[in-house]
Amino acid sequence: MDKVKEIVNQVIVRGDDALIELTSKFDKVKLINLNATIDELREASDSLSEDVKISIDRIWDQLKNFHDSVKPPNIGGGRDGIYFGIIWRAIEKVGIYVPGGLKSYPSTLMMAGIPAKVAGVSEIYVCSPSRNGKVDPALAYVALKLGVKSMYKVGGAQAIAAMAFGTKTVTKVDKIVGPGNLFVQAAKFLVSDKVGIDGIEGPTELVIIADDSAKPELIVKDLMAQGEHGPSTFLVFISWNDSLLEKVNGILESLSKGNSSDMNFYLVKAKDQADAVDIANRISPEHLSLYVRNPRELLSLVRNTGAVSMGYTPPAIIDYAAGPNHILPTNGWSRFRGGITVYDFLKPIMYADAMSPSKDLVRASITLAKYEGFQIHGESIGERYE
Ligand SMILES: NC(=O)c1ccc[n+]([C@@H]2O[C@H](COP(=O)([O-])OP(=O)(O)OC[C@H]3O[C@@H](n4cnc5c(N)ncnc54)[C@H](O)[C@@H]3O)[C@@H](O)[C@H]2O)c1
Ligand SMILES: N[C@H](CO)Cc1c[nH]c[nH+]1
Ligand SMILES: [Zn+2]
Repeated sequence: MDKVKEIVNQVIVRGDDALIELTSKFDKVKLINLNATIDELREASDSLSEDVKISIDRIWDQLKNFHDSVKPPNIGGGRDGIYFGIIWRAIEKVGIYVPGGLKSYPSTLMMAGIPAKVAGVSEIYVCSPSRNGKVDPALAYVALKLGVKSMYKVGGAQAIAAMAFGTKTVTKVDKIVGPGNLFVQAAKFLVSDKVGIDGIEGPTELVIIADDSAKPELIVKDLMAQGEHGPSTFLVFISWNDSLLEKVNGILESLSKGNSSDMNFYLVKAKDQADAVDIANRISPEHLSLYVRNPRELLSLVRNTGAVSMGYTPPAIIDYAAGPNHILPTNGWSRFRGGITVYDFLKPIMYADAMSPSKDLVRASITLAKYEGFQIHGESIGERYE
């Protein structure tokens, strides 16, 4: 936090100069321009292979369909002489952080950008660390498809500070969303008194619960798949079946021989299915896989997680194409929030039109206003309706 505070302060005080310096220090990139020009985006996007473009288009369609189905309608109704309702208004300016330290994440730009578009956000800005000052071709392709206002080649805590406070080049936004490493998430938390944030979406977490219907090789594959995100990934396998735990342990041990992998795995022995879900609920992981015969039954016991892969479903298909989001809460935040949906980009504006409120409702308001010591509140109601 102290380190990140220092980075954030540098951006507040020295703006673009700090962004250039910090990018050189942490990313070893000498930026000539912070903002990718439209020509730069087009050139990068044009260099993308046709099969990746087609894959992005196909996944886009699936994600858009999912988020369209989630978007709430405006509500209007009434009771006791009062007309009331909700108008959902999109947030105006949204900044999306797309991680890019160890890997490239065009899928993440879709996961945040598509629900933002569906919600009706008018200005989308993107920050992502570049490779040698160049924008990732797939990221450029998705950014153009989204019609982003600007894409900045800046990553880390400095990118979050720039979008929260604004600099000469970077536009100050109303809300910042998106995953990233510890520095990025700590920065989001620090600036959250000045700008909206979507929560904490840090290093990936996966808990797998499996029974004897599961293939041990696939359990290991799913754990290692999420382990690809980097050394901070949190990987847990829970079962009550000794033989399955031993098989998974055996495969992991044989794979680790002579291999300097930095992945860590936790194997947990539960008493039974219900105990396994209870342990998972207490962990509150980002991803939960119910690799069991009866995933729907177990789902009814799940309290805390970002997304559930049911039965044979690999968690990685949620990362790309299933429809639900892969931007999910970590660090126990799934106890009180879920993954990104259109609701992260919408505000409910509530209204009431009290043309002829019922007498008892008017009386009740005046009585309670008096009780609270708000005499004039009561009078402003009484003078109209009594
Ligand atoms: N929870 C989710 O929804 C979700 C989704 C996708 C990815 N992720 C996670 O996002 C993370 C991506 O991390 P990443 O590192 O690859 O990319 P990143 O873009 O989050 O971080 C890279 C940036 O970190 C900064 N940085 C690196 N070392 C630093 C240091 N010592 N001091 C200050 N700043 C420093 C650099 O400026 C760099 O640009 C992974 O942990 C992955 O698991 C989570
Ligand atoms: N598993 C990550 C967090 O849900 C998302 C991701 C992006 N690309 C691959 N995986
Ligand atoms: Zn993943």
